[in-house]
Amino acid sequence: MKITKLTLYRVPPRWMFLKIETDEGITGWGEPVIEGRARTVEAAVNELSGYLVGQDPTRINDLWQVMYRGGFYRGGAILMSAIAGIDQALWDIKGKALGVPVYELLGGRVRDRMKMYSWVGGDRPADVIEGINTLREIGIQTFKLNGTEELGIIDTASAVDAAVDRIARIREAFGNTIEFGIDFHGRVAAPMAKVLLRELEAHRPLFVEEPVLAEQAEYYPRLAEYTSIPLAAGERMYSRFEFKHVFQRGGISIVQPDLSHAGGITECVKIAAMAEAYDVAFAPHCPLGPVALAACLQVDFVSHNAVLQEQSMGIHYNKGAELLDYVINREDFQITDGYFPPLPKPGLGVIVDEERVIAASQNPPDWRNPVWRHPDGSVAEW
Ligand SMILES: O=C(O)C(=O)C[C@@H](O)[C@H](O)CO
Ligand SMILES: [Mg+2]
Repeated sequence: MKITKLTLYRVPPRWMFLKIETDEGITGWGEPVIEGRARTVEAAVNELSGYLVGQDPTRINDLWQVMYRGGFYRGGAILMSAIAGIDQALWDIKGKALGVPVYELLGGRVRDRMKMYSWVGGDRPADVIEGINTLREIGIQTFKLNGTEELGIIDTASAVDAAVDRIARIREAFGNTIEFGIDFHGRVAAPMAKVLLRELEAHRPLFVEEPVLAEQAEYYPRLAEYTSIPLAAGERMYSRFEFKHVFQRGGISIVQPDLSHAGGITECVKIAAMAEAYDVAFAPHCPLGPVALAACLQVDFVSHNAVLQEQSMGIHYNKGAELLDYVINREDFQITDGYFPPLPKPGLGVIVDEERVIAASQNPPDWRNPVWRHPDGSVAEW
């Protein structure tokens, strides 16, 4: 079999789908994208296609090494997201060619269902109680919300109280009948992370995500010494070679690589295995589309330490399209009591509605996150 063509589709809300065609009529789909830099990843995929057209798509490991090592410069959000989406599509092709889901190619399932969680609140977390009540009605029991709005390197007691009171209200309203992670979203600098973690301890969040920015990873072990709250990170780390420093230094209890940013299935299976060796849980980041989610689930079902799967249904970013709008086999993504079933179809397990993708790609938005500013006018972490 030979790769014949790569086609990219940027679509609402902020996703990009890649279709890889072969000379045997089997096509694979991937989701190479960095939110807010879709056109840059599009260019990277087009540059990498030179290594791929004419090659055997089933030699996934070799093609991955060529894409990663062949260009001398390597790593980073853009290149690793381009490789990720291509890698997803190659696994989709291989599974379809052999008539099995990708998890069968990876040794078969270690679980019967995969626990998921939903976002509540938005960029400025409000109405979280109402959001939780609505989602509980469809059996979802685990949630995530942003911990704060903009926060200064040193900020006020009232800013801390606003963040902590929001969490206190959740526990008051629901007791221990639900669980929730708090995403600091990189908005919190190390000095304030200590303050917030100490104040939040009493409300027992399931985890605190990105307690500081990934470029401040040396703080993870120090913060972990300071709190019993499990710390999570990973959406802004892009390969084993970044995660290894986190495993060696310690401090992170849950790693959250993104299957569309960290080199795809081939790389994230390895990251999950490294994490298991350090007794670290695996919870893939996935605020994106259905192909990214399907890739996550394929890795979740073969990873002993997979604990939670993010998905974007109802997420505050999904304006203009919802998670399953471009999917034909929506019934396979049915959530029951807060769990996903294993995807039964060959390959990634998602049947893309190509007509709808092509139509939506005619006039795609150029989604970018807002640039926030502090009261003094300086740039704030979004
Ligand atoms: O889902 C998460 O955990 C996030 O932090 C959302 C963020 O990753 C946005 O997708 C960036 O555009
Ligand atoms: Mg996050």
